[in-house]
Amino acid sequence: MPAFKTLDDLTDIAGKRVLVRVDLNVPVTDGKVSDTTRIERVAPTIKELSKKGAKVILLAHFGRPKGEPVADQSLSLIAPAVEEVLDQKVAFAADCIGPVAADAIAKMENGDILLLENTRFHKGEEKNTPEFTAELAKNGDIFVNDAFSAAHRAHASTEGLAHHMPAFAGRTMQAELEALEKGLGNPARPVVAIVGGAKVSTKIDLLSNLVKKVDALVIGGGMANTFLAAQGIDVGKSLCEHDLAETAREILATAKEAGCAIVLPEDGVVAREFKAGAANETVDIKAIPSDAMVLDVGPKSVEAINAWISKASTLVWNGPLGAFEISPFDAATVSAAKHAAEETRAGKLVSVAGGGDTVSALNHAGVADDFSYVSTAGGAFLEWMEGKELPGVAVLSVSK
Ligand SMILES: Nc1ncnc2c1ncn2[C@@H]1O[C@H](COP(=O)(O)OP(=O)(O)O)[C@@H](O)[C@H]1O
Ligand SMILES: O=C(OP(=O)(O)O)[C@H](O)COP(=O)(O)O
Repeated sequence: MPAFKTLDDLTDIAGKRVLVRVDLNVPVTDGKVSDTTRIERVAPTIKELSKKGAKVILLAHFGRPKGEPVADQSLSLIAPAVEEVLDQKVAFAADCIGPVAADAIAKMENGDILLLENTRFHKGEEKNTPEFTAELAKNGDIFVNDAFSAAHRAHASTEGLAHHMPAFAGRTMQAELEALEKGLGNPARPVVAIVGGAKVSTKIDLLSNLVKKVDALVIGGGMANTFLAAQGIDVGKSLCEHDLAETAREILATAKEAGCAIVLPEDGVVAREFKAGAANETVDIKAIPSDAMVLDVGPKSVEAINAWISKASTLVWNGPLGAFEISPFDAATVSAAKHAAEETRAGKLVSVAGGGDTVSALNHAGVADDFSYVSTAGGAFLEWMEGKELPGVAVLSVSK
């Protein structure tokens, strides 16, 4: 594990402005936070700093607003949930830089907590520009990164800031790295990975390394459609990134060379509307109607996936198998989650799952506590699993 300073090294911080990068990219349904796990995980760091008398200034992103303000991606929507979890007042500033942020910070007393608006409302965040990073840096004396789940991004608030001021790992950052090393540092074989979800373009590339590390890769959710289409299957109106077909074919070839089994859905549950209770039918994966979309993998596929879970000694899982937020398209995810939990309880499996929506799906299935470890991270956890250096972690060990 890289050597970095932690909160244990932070003494005499009363009155200091501490910029704390947290991950508040939480699932929201009908305008309300539907899973508070990520907030709960960063609460200890925030509370510890506040108790020590620091002025705690929270930096976070929410969604992917592409460098422009977007009303439904404002962190003001998440602030009440943060306040509720912390059971402490959390002020909000409608910008993360400039006079709005500076004025709110000037009003802070020691121990106060302030949440700044979505860092991704500025183009400089994802580009990690020196100008934007310098603007953020004006607001703090010390940087604490507690967003392990965003540590695979080399953004201004996850990486750039650590070059400007003394930087420290928060309690969750530290705990995640320790837990992953303990659970997956030397995994018992066979290792089976399940990758699903909707973030196809940002996760597909890492699969080419992952297939060299695991014995089987189960592909579900929106990710599966891209692989099916790459093999010439008509996926109708399903979530699919057709321009990634060549990448998908290369991954399949790499997996074959590495001896990694690829498990794709044999059947799917299709609907014509993305809503709870939508009329649906189960079809063979080669017979998806052209006006329908696959919203879950079908029962035959679930049987095959559960058989792989039974064979596995170690399971790593990111991304739900279907649109689990809307019933009945949660069936495959719930079934596989319950099966993995049973195998774990029986002492036959080490199960590690992660990702904002994956954690929410495990909570929905009622089995999050039965998994060996549940990470807040999805993409970051998979990149860690690939053996990649995460920029948000690496920079902590070189910080002054
Ligand atoms: N077949 C599908 N079609 C559309 N969306 C899907 C499908 N399968 C899964 N999803 C969606 O994927 C989202 C989660 O994906 P992702 O963000 O990659 O996971 P995580 O946050 O756990 O890393 C969920 O909102 C779920 O509805
Ligand atoms: O939700 C996140 O990642 P995840 O979906 O892989 O768990 C993180 O907040 C990173 O978000 P991003 O993938 O938009 O950079």
